[in-house]
Amino acid sequence: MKIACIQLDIAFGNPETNFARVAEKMTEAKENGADIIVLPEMWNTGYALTELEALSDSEERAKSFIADFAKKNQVHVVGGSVSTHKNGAFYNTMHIADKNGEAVGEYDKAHLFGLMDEHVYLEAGNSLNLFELDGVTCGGVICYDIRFPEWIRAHALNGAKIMFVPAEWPAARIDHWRVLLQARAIENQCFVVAVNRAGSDPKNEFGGNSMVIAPWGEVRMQLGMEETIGYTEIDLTEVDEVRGRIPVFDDRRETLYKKTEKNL
Ligand SMILES: NC(=O)CCC(=O)C(=O)O
Repeated sequence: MKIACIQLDIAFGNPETNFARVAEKMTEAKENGADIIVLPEMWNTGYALTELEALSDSEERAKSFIADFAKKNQVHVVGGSVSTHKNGAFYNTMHIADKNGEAVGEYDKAHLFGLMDEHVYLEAGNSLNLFELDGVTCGGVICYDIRFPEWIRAHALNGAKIMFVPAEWPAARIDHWRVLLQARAIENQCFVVAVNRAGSDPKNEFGGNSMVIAPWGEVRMQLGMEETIGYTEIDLTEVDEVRGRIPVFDDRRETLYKKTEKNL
């Protein structure tokens, strides 16, 4: 499986430019042999949160755009996330289409990031994000979600062998990004494919450093800060091999992990 990570420099508050640039970059990734294309977080608008009424995706444009591209090019697309307007609220939403153009997943970011005002403008989602690509169970979470190990664990316990993580993670905390992603891969014995954006917006400089990490924790791909596309091949048999080597999932003691008055 060849994975293409599109580390895009997102145009702030400019969906037209961003749709055109994503189309161009996905075409390049397909021409370079990608089986799965992964986009960053909020790629349609960036964090133009005060302009969501006018700019966010209210008619599933991104969902159709991703599915159409996937079908036409016979490639799976993990569509990062876009700002959406649905059911009377705004969300940070991931769309996933398989290579037949089927919409196989839709996820609203579950943990809203206060430092970037998400809690002021967005509603949180409440559901896991599990989907299948070529018969492989995958999971997808968004950016700040990686600070909640139990959330990624919930996906792994439900069979995820690859976790996709689109992000807009600032350069100021890029050390946290690298360490958290590597920990999530090691503790869940799964591949982590994390795609951050490049460039800056009025409030933040973003850190790039998109990464692909193997189930044993090795960093198989790591980009710099600039806009680019990174490619890696992954072999899913590594997941079972690592899970066999140290049987973390069998050794869990679920009953010990609940907070109780007595143990405080
Ligand atoms: N877009 C985000 O969720 C950013 C999360 C972040 O920067 C963090 O430190 O966590």
